Amino acid sequence: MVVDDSIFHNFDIDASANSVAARLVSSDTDLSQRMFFHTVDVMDLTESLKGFDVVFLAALVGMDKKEKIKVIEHLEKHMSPGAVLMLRSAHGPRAFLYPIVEPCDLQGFQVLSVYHPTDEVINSIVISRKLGGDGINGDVHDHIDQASDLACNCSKIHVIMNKKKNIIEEFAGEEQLT
Ligand SMILES: C[S@@+](CC[C@H](N)C(=O)[O-])C[C@H]1O[C@@H](n2cnc3c(N)ncnc32)[C@H](O)[C@@H]1O
Repeated sequence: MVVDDSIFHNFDIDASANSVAARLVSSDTDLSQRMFFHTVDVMDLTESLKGFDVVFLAALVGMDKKEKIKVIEHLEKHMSPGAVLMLRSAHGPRAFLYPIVEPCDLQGFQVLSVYHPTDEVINSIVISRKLGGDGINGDVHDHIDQASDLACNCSKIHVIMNKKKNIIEEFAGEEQLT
């Protein structure tokens, strides 16, 4: 991957998010010429997804776990074998802000790396590769087993976070009634 002459296609469902992003990069003549902005729902992208070596998925594309998994399944269906998916996840109490994506949620992908920052950066990063490309299927099951081990604690934390979210929603509901 050569970032210096890579071309970036940015897809956002919200036109105003695209125009803010386009303004942000406009001062960099080189980069802005390699950035293209498309206002579209990622769930409507099919064939065009096959053309990308790397897909970056933002944290809030899929506001909860169920929606997020639908997006991941859609990407798995349409990305090219061997292409890389980099997505943002969360860890521990940061699950209040962003959905947690666990390695076991990435069906059809080989999880390469999971990084949970311990500083002020909020999002974790999960890097994976769509299965089916040349020479990458050999020890997939080992990776998936290792990844599932990694996932165990996240699952427990997720259950706790979901319970807390429900309690907060109940409080909010009670406040509206009073
Ligand atoms: C947290 S922001 C991402 C900000 C920034 N692009 C990043 O990754 O750091 C999430 C963005 O995803 C967009 N989004 C949410 N659902 C989407 C979908 N189904 N298709 C395309 N964009 C979507 C929102 O409009 C919002 O601009």
